[in-house]
Amino acid sequence: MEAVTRVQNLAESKLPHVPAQYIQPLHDRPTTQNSSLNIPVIDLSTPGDFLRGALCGACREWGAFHVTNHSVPLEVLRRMRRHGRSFFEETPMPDKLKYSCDLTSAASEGYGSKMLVSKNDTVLDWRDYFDHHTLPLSRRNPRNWPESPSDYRRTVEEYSDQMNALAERVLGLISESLGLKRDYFKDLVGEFYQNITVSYYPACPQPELTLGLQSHSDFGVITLLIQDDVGGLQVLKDGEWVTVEPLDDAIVVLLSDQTQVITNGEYISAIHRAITNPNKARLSVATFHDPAKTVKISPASELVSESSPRRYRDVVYGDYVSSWYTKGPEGKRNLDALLLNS
Ligand SMILES: O=C(O)CCC(=O)C(=O)O
Ligand SMILES: [Fe+2]
Repeated sequence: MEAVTRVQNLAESKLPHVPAQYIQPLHDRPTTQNSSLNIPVIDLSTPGDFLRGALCGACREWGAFHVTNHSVPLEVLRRMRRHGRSFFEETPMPDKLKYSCDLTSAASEGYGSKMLVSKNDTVLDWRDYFDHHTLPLSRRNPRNWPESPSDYRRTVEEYSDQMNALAERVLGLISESLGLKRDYFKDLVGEFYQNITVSYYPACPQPELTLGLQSHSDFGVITLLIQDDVGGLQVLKDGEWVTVEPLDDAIVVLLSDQTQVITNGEYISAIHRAITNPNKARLSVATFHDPAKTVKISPASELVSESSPRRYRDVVYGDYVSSWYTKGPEGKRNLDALLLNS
């Protein structure tokens, strides 16, 4: 089997320079943010019409926003972050390697370091991760997850259920903000396929040359993300990379590509990436909510009219994912391939 280099091992070996495979081409390297822009903060306890109005603006302009007063117990968020960090920082490497993911299959569960993109010339991300398959319950096998600390597995299960409920709630509000019935997404997408990825970005000796995670938009419906106080997530807004400041106890919502298709482009998926930090390791936990591979995704007919013609053709979700893995995630190339009249 091909040996995988763990970024954490590289970082711990205290190299003064990052290996060549991690050096981004000039145009992808991080730059300093020029403006004081921030993604919107949406208080979910805001009364109905105001809340839907705020969501509408955030989803049209950004595809990314924080939610506060989200009803997820803060203790669960903190425990998930703490246990995620403990896998990377407190588990001896030989034990971590027992959970290595299968390099030959896309998005396999477990401990990984390289997102599976078939192009061999891809620059590597300065990141290790642990991917958990959590929903539907038929995919959930806690024995594939770390066994320590003793409540690690229970925490992931609890976190999974909380995120699933929040994803459904936010999508219900998003539907209503477009004048669609509350269950529009639920009826179209059905039961979510949910994955939880804990990303660990070790401190990097050359943050100006590297990325923790290359630019992409997520391919599913909606991603919910929490991070620690280091910061490093950036969202692309009108050509500028905007850093998502860590906001205590808030949850970041990132709209994903299928939501852009379903809303006929009224709402956008967020192009995002992660930068690295010279002094500190950073942790994030991203929870992806996707359709089953067989589900056909199409723009809501309620949002198509003479003045707002249909923009995207139908796509079977599994075909979309295959194209993402073959062509690579960069920019909106996979969504653009679905555009009608292009
Ligand atoms: O670490 C982050 O903030 C971003 C993670 C992410 O975008 C992903 O896993 O898809
Ligand atoms: Fe992402």
